[in-house]
Amino acid sequence: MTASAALRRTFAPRGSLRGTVRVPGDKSISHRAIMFSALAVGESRIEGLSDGGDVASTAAAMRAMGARIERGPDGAWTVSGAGVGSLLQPEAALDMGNSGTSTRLLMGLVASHPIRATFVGDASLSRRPMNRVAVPLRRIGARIETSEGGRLPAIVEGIVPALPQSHRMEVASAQVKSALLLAGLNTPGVTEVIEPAPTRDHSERMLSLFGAEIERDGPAIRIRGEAELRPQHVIVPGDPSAAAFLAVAASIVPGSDVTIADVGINPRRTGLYDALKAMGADIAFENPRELSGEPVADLRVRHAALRGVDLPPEAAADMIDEFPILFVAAAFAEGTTRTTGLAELRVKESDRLAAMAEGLAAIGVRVEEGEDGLVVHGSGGEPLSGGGEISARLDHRIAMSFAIAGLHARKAIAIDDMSPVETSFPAFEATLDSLLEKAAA
Ligand SMILES: O=C(O)C1=C[C@@H](OP(=O)(O)O)[C@@H](O)[C@H](O)C1
Ligand SMILES: C=C(OP(=O)(O)O)C(=O)O
Repeated sequence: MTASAALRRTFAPRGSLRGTVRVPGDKSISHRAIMFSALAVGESRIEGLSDGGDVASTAAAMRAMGARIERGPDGAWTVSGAGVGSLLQPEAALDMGNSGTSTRLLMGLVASHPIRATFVGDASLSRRPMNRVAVPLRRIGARIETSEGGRLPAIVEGIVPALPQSHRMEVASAQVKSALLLAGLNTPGVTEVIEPAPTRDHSERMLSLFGAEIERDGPAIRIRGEAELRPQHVIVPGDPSAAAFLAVAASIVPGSDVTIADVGINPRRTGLYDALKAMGADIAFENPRELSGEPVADLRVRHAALRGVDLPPEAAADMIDEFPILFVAAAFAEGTTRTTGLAELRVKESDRLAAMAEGLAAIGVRVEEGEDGLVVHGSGGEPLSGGGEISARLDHRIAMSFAIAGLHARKAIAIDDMSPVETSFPAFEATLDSLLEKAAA
């Protein structure tokens, strides 16, 4: 993938945030909507698909393996597939860009089809561990060659497995779980995956919507293979991981009152909101309802005084992508926030513990970096001293987190490169602008 030019930006206070906005469609659900539609026989319609680069990587890969995927004039997508087992061998390497979810889920899918695919990614993705999927997928009979240390580029040569497996996962990871369930889709018999701790269940919910036989039994999930998926009309809820940045912005900037409409509130995704509420945030889930098998609500967030909390390691899975912005909220709280059990944050788009510790220190926050967590001492609601230059490290969530910190700082915060934000929330700055302009009007 060709790296886009760095986009240096500065963020400074512009008053309070007010009004109602929407965020992009949930990224996790969007990946799955494209994949499962492409594996159903016939035409599915997807509304509210994420417009970020990560989901575009999934769509490009599924097209390269035979699916027809088109965006209509109304913004909805139509996806036509030829069924589980029908994937074609891609002619060129599959470029996964910056997206771990695309890579790991598609490695699982290719592993149980008689095709060969090469997976490549950008500099960030090429540093991330792939053995967590390569090792169990070799057990089903796939040949997988990774680069040194279990990294990309990787070649997956799949087969239709003869027998189903029971997989006991070593890391609590929805990507690993989903990769193994996807491999199970084209395996005769019942594949079982046992989770060490519950992780986001979007694959299970959506596979069931598409007509697969899938059930949960305690920590085990079982899927019957040789599944026939039926095309669906999927409505993707707004992404709670994108809404998180706006929710924290509204919580820390005095005078703010923001509503984020149509946000997914799957309990495996709302850990940040629970943590913020425990810190004293004013957050209401209004008008709760269900869309395509996923719970949704409008989130109303008003400024409130925050206090530090101790977050137990069990809290991690339900807010795994939200720690960068949680640390920003902690920087404005009264008192200290302590976190542990976050070793997984070191293998995301960047080492998020190191990136946040370094960046927070550069803008005047007292922070201690431990092996698997941070301790953040808050300002008690006072603006941060700010200044400094933040390195986004090719990580959208680091870039957006420090942009929000800049909205309540004495000196503007500079971020060396906002371009990674395109992967998940292309309209991030425009959305912030609209909330700040409404407040100024
Ligand atoms: O399954 C998914 O869609 C995701 C799972 C999580 O990764 P892990 O499975 O590595 O925890 C999360 O960090 C990622 O953004 C999306
Ligand atoms: C970790 C993330 O995504 P992925 O693993 O798909 O790159 C993220 O979006 O924060």
